[in-house]
Amino acid sequence: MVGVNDSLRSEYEQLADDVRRYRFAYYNEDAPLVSDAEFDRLFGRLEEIEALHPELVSNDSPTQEVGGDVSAAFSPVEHLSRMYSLEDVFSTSELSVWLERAGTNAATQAPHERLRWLCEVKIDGLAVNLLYRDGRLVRAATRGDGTTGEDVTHNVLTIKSIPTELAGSGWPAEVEVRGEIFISSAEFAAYNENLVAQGKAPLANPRNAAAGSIRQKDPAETAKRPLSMFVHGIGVREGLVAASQHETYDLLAAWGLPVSPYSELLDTEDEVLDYIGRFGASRHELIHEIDGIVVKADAFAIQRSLGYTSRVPRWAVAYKYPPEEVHTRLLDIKVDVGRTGRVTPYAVMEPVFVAGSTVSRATLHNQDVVKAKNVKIGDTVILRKAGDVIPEVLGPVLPLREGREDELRDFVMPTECPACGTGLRPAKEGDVDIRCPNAETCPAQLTERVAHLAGRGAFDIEALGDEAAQALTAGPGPDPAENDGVVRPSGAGVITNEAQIFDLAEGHDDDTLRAALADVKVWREKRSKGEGTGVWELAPYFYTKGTKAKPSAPSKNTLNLFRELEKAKTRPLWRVLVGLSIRHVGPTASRALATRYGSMDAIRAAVAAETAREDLAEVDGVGSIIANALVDWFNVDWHRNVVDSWQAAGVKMEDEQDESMAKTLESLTVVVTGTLPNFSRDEAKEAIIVRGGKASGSVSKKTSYLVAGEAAGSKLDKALSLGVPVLGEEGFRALLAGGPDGVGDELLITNDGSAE
Ligand SMILES: NC(=O)c1ccc[n+]([C@@H]2O[C@H](COP(=O)([O-])OP(=O)(O)OC[C@H]3O[C@@H](n4cnc5c(N)ncnc54)[C@H](O)[C@@H]3O)[C@@H](O)[C@H]2O)c1
Repeated sequence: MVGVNDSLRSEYEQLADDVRRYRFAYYNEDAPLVSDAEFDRLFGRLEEIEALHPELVSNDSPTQEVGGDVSAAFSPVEHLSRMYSLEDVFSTSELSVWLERAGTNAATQAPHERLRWLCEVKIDGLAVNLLYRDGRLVRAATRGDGTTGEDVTHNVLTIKSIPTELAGSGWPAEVEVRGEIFISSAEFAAYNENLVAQGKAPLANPRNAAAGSIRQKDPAETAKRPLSMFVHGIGVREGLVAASQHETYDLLAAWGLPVSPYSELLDTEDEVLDYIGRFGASRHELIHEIDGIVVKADAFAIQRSLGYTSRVPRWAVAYKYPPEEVHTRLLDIKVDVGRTGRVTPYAVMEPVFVAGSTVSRATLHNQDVVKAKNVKIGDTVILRKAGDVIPEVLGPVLPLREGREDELRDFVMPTECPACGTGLRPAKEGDVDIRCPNAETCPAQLTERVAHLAGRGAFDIEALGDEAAQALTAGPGPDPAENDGVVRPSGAGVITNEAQIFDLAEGHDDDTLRAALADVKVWREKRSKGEGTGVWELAPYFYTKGTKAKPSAPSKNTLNLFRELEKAKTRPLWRVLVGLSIRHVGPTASRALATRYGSMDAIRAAVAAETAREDLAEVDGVGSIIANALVDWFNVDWHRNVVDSWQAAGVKMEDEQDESMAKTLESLTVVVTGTLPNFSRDEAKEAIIVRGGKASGSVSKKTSYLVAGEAAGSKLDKALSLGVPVLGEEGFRALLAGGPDGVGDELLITNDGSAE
């Protein structure tokens, strides 16, 4: 064997020290210094070195111990039987190797037993051991080092879901039950919301919150925390009328103990992999957070024959999902100016990979949230991507501030707009949000409004995306932090107000504005030869580069833009209204206004009337907030000028009354989900509304039909379980044309996903 050289030995010793230190912070202080993923990486490296050099392994190596000590704050308690950790695997291929090895060993050591896998979710909580004597809960202890734990009986007694007396009969005179204490996702969200409302920093994650709650010195404190428990094991098995793990769970449930609803008994590796896939996809819909799944050989006979190492059972394994919570450095806090002038602080972070993508920025909402989260520029922060795809900074890793205080800076909200220099202020006294009041000429707001009017919910101009909007206006370029440090200059300012936007359209007589684009050169993301070399090429967005420095002809993008602007002039009235960026006036209110008034002239007349605020508030789907917003908006000169200019440029501002459109969907509520081949989501909604139906976003018993396209998810499951009729595109067309009578049974989609 190759001997251990000095540098490997010192790497090994350093690693072992780090792992011990991180374990102490995690188990004893409930305040991790590194993310779980980083911890797992270090631990993996330690195991790797030990596998190559077994002579390094000593009894006090972290790989030989169940992590965790006993804090002096609690009395030590000897467990009657040892509590173990679990061996981890981090990929399905590693898992396959593990299953195969365990399967082969089981076949040789317990040849007459049937090998079945009990799959469970791995609850991200705190392991606790409950001791029942004569059916009474007499002691509760943390796992500690596996042999000795901390006595937390008084705290555990405050948890309602843990029975103080066992129900039924047949329990041994003395029995240890193991499980996980956790805070459910719903309770955690509510608890944090409450903390934020009180101006306190929210708790970082449910696992540490649960662990911290159980390790409180005062049980009255623990009682305030919404703790729950699921049990997943039993200490001594003698005298039990169960021969397997799953039978044990039935027994535990019969004794009144809370057992996880997610366990499944499976036979093949494929079924196990399918379980991992299913629970990976729905992990945020479960009662609690999970960090993986646990696969256990079900039969006790097999468990006995496979045995234990000093740290883990050889009959179970934990598959860990990729991390969704990581640590990174907060490099800066900057502010963004939005469409309505709202100034929002956001975190600029060292790019880090989390839950499937690299993240370098996250919104911090407003200055109060920055304060409540207690983050300072320069901090190491915990970043998470939960439930949805939006990254969120949870808070700083406080212990890592020690000795670095001088390098940290508090965030100071600017008093002037970073885009136009206007003094910032709240829209009204007492508002947390502050705004740039210079709506008319602030370039940042103009850029956002142009991008918005071109958006799918408004004029739907595909060629006018964020980048083109920024190029046309003089808005600031995208943040360098997002683009490998490539700094882009701000846009050219060809248009200074959205009133001019349709003067760019193909059919517009005067082409001064179109010609002005010839001078626009914008940095455009385009890698030159050699992908990944980090070389970015300067290319004009609007004009193709000629052989010389002079641009030759409009680029394809530009011609597309002119053409699409021309087409956009004929959109229905509600889209024009959305495009005006009137506060609170989104697609729903716009549709209501268009249906009630039919033309922009009629809306302007209504807004100008003396009783406008009351009249408009009466319109179905409008209400007083929107009525006031409309009247206020039309009172501003430059706003009216936008409408006049669009009208002069040929934007159609009235809807034809199509009397021939039969109201086939009167009194029906239809939900559309997934992707349909020939309808965008908006087109489908519009088709429903113009036929007198209601387009809703969520499925309930009252839903008349669900229209399900490709990749329809939970709404489809819900509709099928509620017995709501489900249609594909063909069925939807039939429904639009002839109402419910037009939908034959053959068009209904059934449980197996096919039309009958
Ligand atoms: N961030 C840090 O600094 C740090 C430090 C130490 C440990 N950790 C984290 O903790 C892990 C190691 O901790 P560990 O030794 O407790 O191992 P573990 O958390 O990977 O697995 C063992 C534990 O899983 C629990 N568990 C949850 N659901 C279970 C189920 N259905 N069946 C059986 N057991 C279940 C049990 O309590 C068991 O003790 C690391 O992988 C890391 O993610 C993090």
